[in-house]
Amino acid sequence: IIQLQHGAHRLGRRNDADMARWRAYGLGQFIHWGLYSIPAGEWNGKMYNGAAEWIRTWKEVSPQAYDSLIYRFNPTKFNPDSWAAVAKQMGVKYVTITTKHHDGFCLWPSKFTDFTVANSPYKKDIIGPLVKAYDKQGIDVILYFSVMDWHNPDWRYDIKTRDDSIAFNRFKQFTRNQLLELLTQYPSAKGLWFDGTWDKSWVKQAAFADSLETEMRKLHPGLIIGSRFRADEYGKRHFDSNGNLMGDYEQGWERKIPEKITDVHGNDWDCVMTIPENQWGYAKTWQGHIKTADELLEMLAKCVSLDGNFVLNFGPKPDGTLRAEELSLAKAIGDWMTVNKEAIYNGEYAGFIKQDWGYFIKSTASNKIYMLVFNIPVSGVLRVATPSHMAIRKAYGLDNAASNYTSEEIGSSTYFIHPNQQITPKKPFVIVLETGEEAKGQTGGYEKAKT
Ligand SMILES: C[C@@H]1N[C@@H](c2nc3ccccc3[nH]2)[C@H](O)[C@@H]1O
Repeated sequence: IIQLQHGAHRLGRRNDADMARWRAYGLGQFIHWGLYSIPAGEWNGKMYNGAAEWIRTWKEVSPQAYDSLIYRFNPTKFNPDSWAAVAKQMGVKYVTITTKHHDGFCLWPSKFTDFTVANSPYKKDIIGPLVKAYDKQGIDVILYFSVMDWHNPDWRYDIKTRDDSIAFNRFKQFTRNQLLELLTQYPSAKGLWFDGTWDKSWVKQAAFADSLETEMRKLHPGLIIGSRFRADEYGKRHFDSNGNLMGDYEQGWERKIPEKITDVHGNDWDCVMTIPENQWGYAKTWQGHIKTADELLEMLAKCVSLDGNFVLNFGPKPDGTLRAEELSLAKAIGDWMTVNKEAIYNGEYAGFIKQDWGYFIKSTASNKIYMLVFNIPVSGVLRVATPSHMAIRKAYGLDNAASNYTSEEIGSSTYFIHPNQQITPKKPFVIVLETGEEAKGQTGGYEKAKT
């Protein structure tokens, strides 16, 4: 064990009501919106082949020309209630919204910089109306904040000279001022989603970041902060030098999903996912594979089955409208969630052996076990191995209780689930298992071989 001043301050999961609410979300929406949405991956008629929100770093783009985009930010069709309505229909329980991305442009009228919406043709605060609109729909809000700020002259990638240190100390105060400002202006926000914290300059600020995290938690009791915010005094990030998670949940699953339960080490976590391979801000043309609703539903099921939340990204257009592909995916996901949401909300790892046909999710609300089926075996029967001494009492379809199933015990704690009707689904579907204690002595007489 290494003595740490600035490592994890809590071992294991948070067990308070605020975190239990976050743990129960299941499905979230990410929103990346800002100046980068205007070029949308194109500059002087050439397509940037990186992520659109990174275009300022492209050698073809002068930073000053990029920063002048502030004079073109005027989303005349922005209607936060319409975004929140799309999210509601989709079935998301929370939204993570960019307040300031790496480019430093603030979607709220911050007092600590001129590089904000207040000095754009739009003039008005974006974050306030968004928070209000989502709150009205009963969707919780998490504020995304990038520590790295390419616009601020005091930003440094590393601290090499005394001048760097003087400048970066100004930058640290600026960062603290903006974070306290966000928590004060938008007190209904449930948490902060930090990004842009990997450079040496910030990694060297273990003590400052630790005390700032403590200050924010004091200002906003229950605030939820992930593992990406700060490093420990040895520069370890996400997991401290003793391997303990820093922050309240693991934030390492960006555009990737854990494979098995041992990959998540008993921690809470979220997976943030793009619809194309790697575009967060609006990009005019999406290159490569665009994920289908069925793919996204399977990612959602997999995340919840492994104790995580699945957060799908939307990149609104510069005029404030959502692109057609995102609207249609939101609708398809929402239609599925309308029928199957009880298998996703309050979902947790069921402790059953993973089967090829799909995912098990246990509900903390109903104690029911849900089978989320994505692949029908050729045999047409679905194998279930329960934790020992757990018997299956009943199995029925969530889409309609009329669709029922017969469970056949085929071995100790092993069953075949037989559909009593022809199943030729066009969409992933859910079977509910009602389980109970195996009757005492009912071992089914399954004798282990002697080998
Ligand atoms: C949630 C995502 N995190 C940002 C990001 N910055 C990166 C720098 C290097 C490698 C991956 C990155 N993802 C992306 O721009 C998006 O905001």
